[in-house]
This record gives sequence, structure tokens and C-alpha cells, in this order.
Amino acid sequence: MSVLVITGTGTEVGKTVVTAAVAATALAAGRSVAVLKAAQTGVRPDEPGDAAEVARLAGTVTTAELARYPEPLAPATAARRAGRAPVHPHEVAEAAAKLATEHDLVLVEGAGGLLVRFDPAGGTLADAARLLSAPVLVVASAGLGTLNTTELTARELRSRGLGLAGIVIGSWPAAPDLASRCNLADLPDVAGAPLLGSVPAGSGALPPTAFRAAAPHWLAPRLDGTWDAEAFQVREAPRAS
Ligand SMILES: Nc1ncnc2c1ncn2[C@@H]1O[C@H](COP(=O)(O)OP(=O)(O)OP(=O)(O)O)[C@@H](O)[C@H]1O
Ligand SMILES: C[C@H](N)[C@H](N)CCCCCC(=O)O
Ligand SMILES: [Mg+2]
Repeated sequence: MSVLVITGTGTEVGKTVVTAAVAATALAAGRSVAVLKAAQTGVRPDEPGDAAEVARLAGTVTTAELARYPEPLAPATAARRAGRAPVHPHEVAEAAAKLATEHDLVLVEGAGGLLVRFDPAGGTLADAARLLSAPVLVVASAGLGTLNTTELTARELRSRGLGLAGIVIGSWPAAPDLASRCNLADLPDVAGAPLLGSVPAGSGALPPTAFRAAAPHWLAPRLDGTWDAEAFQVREAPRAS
């Protein structure tokens, strides 16, 4: 099975748009894809959630969402305030593993950053990734402030023995400022992992056909051959299977 866990350096960094770009790239390569939103907060029952947004942009993917809480909060907090059961990391792992028996690639999107709590015991997406032995892709913002949060996330992944597949910039500005331009060199350095691509700002508003045509180019294979965008695989690292 192949499961890729997609986290970010925080909320609103473009995890959903990057998840859609990964899904579109894998679909274009002929792979079947499932997208699991571990817990969706801040969205009403009648509104499309992140998984539905991925399907809208990327195309035919299986979507799953384990729980939805209306308040825009961390899942553990939102569940507590709603008086509802939380989502535990083992449930995320079990759902992803089941989807992986039926799909070539399963993308698991968290909520906010890596250590956002899902349950009162402090369970996080990192715990689910550990249970799955799945690599983690980190979505980062482009500009000033991203070096610190990216390095913190990378260090936490490493301290837990988790594989860091690489970094993707969630929203690359049309006119990048000095910090953004410098970050192209500094992000892989501080993360100790490759920068695998960047999604141009505004891409989420593209017509889906244009999004699907462009996505593989945003996550283009590295010239040194170490990154296979279609397989979502860093060649030096073993693929989760
Ligand atoms: N490349 C992009 N093109 C267009 N819009 C973007 C892009 N990246 C981010 N956005 C916008 O920024 C906002 C946050 O992006 P997104 O929903 O992907 O964040 P997220 O990291 O998935 O947040 P969450 O923690 O809520 O899941 C959204 O309104 C989205 O439309
Ligand atoms: C509502 C938001 N868009 C996300 N779904 C949840 C983000 C939780 C972030 C918690 C935090 O790090 O302070
Ligand atoms: Mg999202």
C-alpha cells in the first residue's frame, strides 16, 4: 500500500490545494487515489469539506472524512465543545489502511499543523503516520516566518522516527519577495529534506481542467532524478508499502 500523510507548518498554508495537486498528478499517471480528511473543522454539514475540494480540483478520487465539527478549532477542542466523540489516531490509521487496499495512493490530510490535537489524550496526525509507517509531506508557506515553522516540523518528525518526504510550498506568489526567493535555498537546508515543488498562488481558483493540466508541472520531477512526482516517491527513501 502507499499512504502519504500531508501536514503543514500550520493552518491555511495550502494543504488542501497541495493535496489536490498531488492527487491530480497521480491520477494523470494512471493511479487510483483516495483522499482521507482525518477530521474536518470549521465547515457546516451542508458545505463541501477539504476532501470534496480535492475531488473538485483533481478529478475522480475516493473521498472520506472521519468526523466533522462546525467550529473552526483544533479537532479535539471542536469535538469537546460539540459534545461529540473525537477522532483517535488509530481510527485515522485504520481508515487509511483500508483505503490503501483498494487504491494505489491514499492521501491523508490533517487539520492545521502536525501537533494539532485530535483527541483528549493528545493524539495527533503524527501518531497516525507512525501507526501507518507512512512518509509525511510538509506544506509550507513561501515567505518570512516559514523557516522556523518548517524546521520545527521537520525536527518533530525526525524525533518521532517519521519519514519526511519533502516540502511543498502551498502558495507561491506571482511576485515573490526577497524572503520567498531566499527560502527556495533555505527551506531544504533547514528541513533536511528536498523542496519538491510549489503551487502558484491562486491555483485553487483555476478551472479544474486547467488545475489538472498544470499540477504535474508544479511537482515536477527533480533534475537529479531523486524525486519521482508521479509515484510520489523520493527515490533514496523506501516507499511505504
Ligand atoms: N495555491 C493556492 N491557490 C489558491 N488558493 C490557495 C492556494 N493556497 C492556499 N489557498 C487558499 O488559502 C486558503 C487556505 O488554503 P487551504 O485550505 O489549502 O489550507 P489548509 O492548509 O488546507 O488549511 P486547513 O488547516 O484548514 O486544512 C484557502 O482559502 C485556499 O483557497
Ligand atoms: C479551522 C481550521 N481551518 C483548521 N481546520 C483547524 C486548524 C486548527 C489549528 C489549531 C492551532 O494550531 O492552533
Ligand atoms: Mg485543508
